[in-house]
Amino acid sequence: MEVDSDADSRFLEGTRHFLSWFQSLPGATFHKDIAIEDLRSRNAGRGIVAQADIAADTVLFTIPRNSILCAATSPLKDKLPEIFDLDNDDEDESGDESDGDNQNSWTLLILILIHEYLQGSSSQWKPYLDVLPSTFNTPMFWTPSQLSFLQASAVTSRIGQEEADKMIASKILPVIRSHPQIFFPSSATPLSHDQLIQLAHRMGSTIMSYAFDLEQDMEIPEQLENDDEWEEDREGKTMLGMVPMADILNADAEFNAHINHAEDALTAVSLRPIRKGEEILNFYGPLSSAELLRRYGYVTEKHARWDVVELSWSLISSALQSKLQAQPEVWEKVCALVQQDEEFEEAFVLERQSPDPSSTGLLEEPAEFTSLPDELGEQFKLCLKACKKITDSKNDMALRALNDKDWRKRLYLETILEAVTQREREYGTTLEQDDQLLSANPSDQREKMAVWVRRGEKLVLREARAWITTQLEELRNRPVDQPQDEGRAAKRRRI
Ligand SMILES: C[S@@+](CC[C@H](N)C(=O)[O-])C[C@H]1O[C@@H](n2cnc3c(N)ncnc32)[C@H](O)[C@@H]1O
Repeated sequence: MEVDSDADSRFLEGTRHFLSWFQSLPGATFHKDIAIEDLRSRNAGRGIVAQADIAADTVLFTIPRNSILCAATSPLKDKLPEIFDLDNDDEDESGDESDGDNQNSWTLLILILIHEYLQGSSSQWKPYLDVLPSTFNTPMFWTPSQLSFLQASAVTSRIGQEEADKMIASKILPVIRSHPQIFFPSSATPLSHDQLIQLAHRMGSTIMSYAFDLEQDMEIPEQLENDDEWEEDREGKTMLGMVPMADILNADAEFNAHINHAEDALTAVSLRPIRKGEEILNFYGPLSSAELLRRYGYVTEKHARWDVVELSWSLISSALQSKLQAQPEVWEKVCALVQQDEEFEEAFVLERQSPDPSSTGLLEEPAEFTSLPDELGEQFKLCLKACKKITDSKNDMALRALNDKDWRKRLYLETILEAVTQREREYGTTLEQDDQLLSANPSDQREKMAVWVRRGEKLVLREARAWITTQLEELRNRPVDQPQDEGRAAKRRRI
């Protein structure tokens, strides 16, 4: 590999400059036994590494709240107060669900970052902005041939390129174009249309992998996270913010530090003793490999315990149709009836039961495939009822399955097993072929990550298959009881 010593010295210079800027902030602290290191050789950018053994509960660094770049601190607030009047709708990272004229916290932070970046050396956050990334490994930036390595992974439908383009065209460009004097200082050359779009994408992706979620009054911020528990914790309006130094921490499913949120400052605190040479790691939440890749552009072995695979209802429905030997025209009507149900689901997520890390950031319990989603069982039963209704009770198998719990369970498991087999076929390679590919260590990092994601999904399918097979065996080996008559109950529950 060619060594670009200029790029290396710029990288080091950026780190040095950022650290001395950070340490000069009133109220900031940075523990003497930690250092920002160059981890590019393991594709991890910058990270923070312990330089000596560190005890549990040590404050590693302190970030004063007024150094956070967000709606409360941005100078744009005085220049363009009207854009700070946010839409109340919840928005996702594409800013998509908020179709009003107003900004949402996501698009506002993109504007704040673009504005700050364009101020160049007159920005008080310049040394921080200089260490933020300009390129990303998230699938949003992959070529079609790189994306094809993801095969049948459902993540390909969640990349959100089109939504991001739409959001930039409707919420970002019009504001910048209407206020060139605010965004472009007199010394700067205005950017072309394409450059501006690129810059907006860059800032959007930066927010996705670096921003923290802060409460509007800046009292109880939570790290930007999709994890349900953390979502519940967040009450009231939230505000996104860029938190210098906290976002230099890399993360994994086992971690040794946590960001605490106090009134005047955020602190990074060690969760357990950290050895000299160990990287200080944060936690981004119980994310699957696919989600980690989509949002952060990397994967790790330990996150694979949260891998999931989507099983579409259409695969399950086709498998059931063939088991019930239902004619296509009958099945079309059955499907139409099932889809009328207000809780109808197009797809179901197969996942392991995977306990969260402990309070010291360790994974102490294994992840195991232990069940199919309850809602899938309910929709399956609904489908049998629809079949009974459409065929006027003439489909013997559907009838029997509705009346006999064991029979229904067997039909259910066999149907799902068939759907799982079909789902495995949707990927172009097998689990074993993916393992071989990975052991050859592909030189393209993106290909390697894509293979890891699809392999993880195939492993979940493999484990689901094994679990279903065991369940079927148990059912076969059970002593024969009287079949449970559910006919009366079924009659009462109409679809
Ligand atoms: C909040 S930043 C962490 C600091 C980042 N390494 C840097 O150089 O600025 C998040 C990004 O760091 C990288 N990252 C975080 N944890 C990582 C890990 N365990 N392995 C590899 N890359 C990681 C990913 O690129 C991710 O999008």
